[in-house]
Amino acid sequence: MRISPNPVTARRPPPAAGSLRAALAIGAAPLLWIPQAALLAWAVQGLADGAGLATLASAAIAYLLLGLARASAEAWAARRLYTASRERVTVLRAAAARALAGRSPLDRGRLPSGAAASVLAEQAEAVLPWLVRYQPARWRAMLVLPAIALVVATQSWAAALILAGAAPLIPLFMAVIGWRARDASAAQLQLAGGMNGFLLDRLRGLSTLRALGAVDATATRLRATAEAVRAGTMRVLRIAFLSSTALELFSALGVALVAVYIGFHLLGQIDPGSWGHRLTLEQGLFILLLAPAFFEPLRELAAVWHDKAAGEAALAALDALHGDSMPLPGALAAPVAAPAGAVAVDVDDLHFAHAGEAPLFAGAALHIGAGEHVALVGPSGSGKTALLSLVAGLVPAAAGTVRIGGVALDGDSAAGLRARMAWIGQKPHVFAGTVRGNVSLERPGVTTAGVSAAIDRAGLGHVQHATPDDSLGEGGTGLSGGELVRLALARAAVLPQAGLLLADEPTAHLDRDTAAGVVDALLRLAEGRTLVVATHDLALARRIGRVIDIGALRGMREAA
Ligand SMILES: Nc1ncnc2c1ncn2[C@@H]1O[C@H](COP(=O)(O)OP(=O)(O)OP(=O)(O)O)[C@@H](O)[C@H]1O
Repeated sequence: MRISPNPVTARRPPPAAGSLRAALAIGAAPLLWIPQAALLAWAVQGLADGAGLATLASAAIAYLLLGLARASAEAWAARRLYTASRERVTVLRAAAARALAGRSPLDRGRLPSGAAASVLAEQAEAVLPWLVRYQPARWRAMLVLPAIALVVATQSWAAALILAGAAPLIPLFMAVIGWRARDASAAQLQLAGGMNGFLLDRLRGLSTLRALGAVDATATRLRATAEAVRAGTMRVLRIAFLSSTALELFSALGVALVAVYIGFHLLGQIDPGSWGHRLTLEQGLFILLLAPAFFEPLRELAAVWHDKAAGEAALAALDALHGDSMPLPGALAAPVAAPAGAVAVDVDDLHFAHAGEAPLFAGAALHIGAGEHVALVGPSGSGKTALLSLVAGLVPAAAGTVRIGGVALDGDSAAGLRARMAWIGQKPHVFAGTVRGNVSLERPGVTTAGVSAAIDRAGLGHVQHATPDDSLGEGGTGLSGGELVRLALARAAVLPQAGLLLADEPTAHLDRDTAAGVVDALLRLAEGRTLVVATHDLALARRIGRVIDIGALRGMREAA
């Protein structure tokens, strides 16, 4: 039976309605400038007509109140939008992190961890200015532009025509620049992510690079990558500056043309354009005050244009973390309390192939009784790790059934069944931190006493510098190969409910004595549990008891 993929690829969650309202409010607030401009023009006309101070004072109070209303609306909406946008970035990050965690560890298509970390931690931040600055600026352009054009048109169709003539040039130019900005931003983010991935990878392998005299070559390549990132950043900035300059030019021209028209019209040099009557000083001033406000939203839009490009590129990078090429079955299921006790393993008519490769299993069948100890042997590349991974539900099978303790492994049951297993890999990842932290991995239900007992049981307690509170370097610096495997054993030993132990070449690369010690610890740990060990170590296989040649499993496929 095919294990159904998890819904880990649930893409971008929709934005909260609150953030849309807040962006709209910020976008609409400048509309209050229309009555403010009308008041100013009216007051100036009043001054020219010799109106009293009381009239001017009432206009000033109304002007101030409107200004206050606009400032408060903008401040309230900006705070709401920021909070909502922060939450949205967190939600996007969490969704991408979940998607990343939902991919099988055997998925070769996964982004390198450095690049993924860069997308999640650094690049995702670029979504914030896109939401907080670009979205309101877009609404502002959409609401304020037509409103001002309409109000100006009621006074003078000629002035409105000048504004309407100048305005389309701006979006047109911006669109052309925008395409380039988006490409440049995407390329820049990719370069930055690549550099982070490269750096993390090389830092991890620094001792190998040093041992093989490749540090200088790596440093040269890192310098070249950093230079490419610098050039990419400059390209994005150049485009951002170019877009602002273009916009300033067009808006200054638009305002100047309106001013020239109004000036000559008031002087009586130009007649048409005002619906058959001459504009008054108040009307002319009103139009003049509105003209810069007409271009203001476009200038703002230009200023945040690169936020749009960077935000969209960041969203695309976050989307790229979602991928369903090889999902981890049950990745999203909540942790469950698993019953203790050895479990049986039944594999029936199992079909599996890595993407784009020849089938490894085509009809494999296997029964391992509860509490039985089994060694899987076979040449390198014959699929031992793949079989262990299929039994652990780390990779979905193309067809067939895997039953753990009589329960079929599928997307719904995988997480619960995995809670009854422990995986002992040949290269356990060691996090920088204490031995205790590395054993407990902060798993629920793991107690301090349990960790100490597990360390003793795995024989790690006898190792100097490996007592619970000793610190380990990242990647296991400070531990020998045998001690690393013992750490993996301790991680398994701390789980009393793990009734099935899956060990992948636990004695690989160990000398005979160390290997014998590790096998002793493994068999001690496996008492009362089911044990499946993939190994090339014949001494280990002999001590296990039942030996299964993986070729025989694959042979079934050939017979089928
Ligand atoms: N993540 C992966 N994506 C694609 N192919 C893979 C992946 N992991 C392993 N393979 C391929 O699948 C085949 C089986 O690999 P597997 O690691 O299961 O063999 P193995 O018997 O455990 O080998 P070894 O004894 O050397 O550990 C190999 O040809 C290998 O190249």
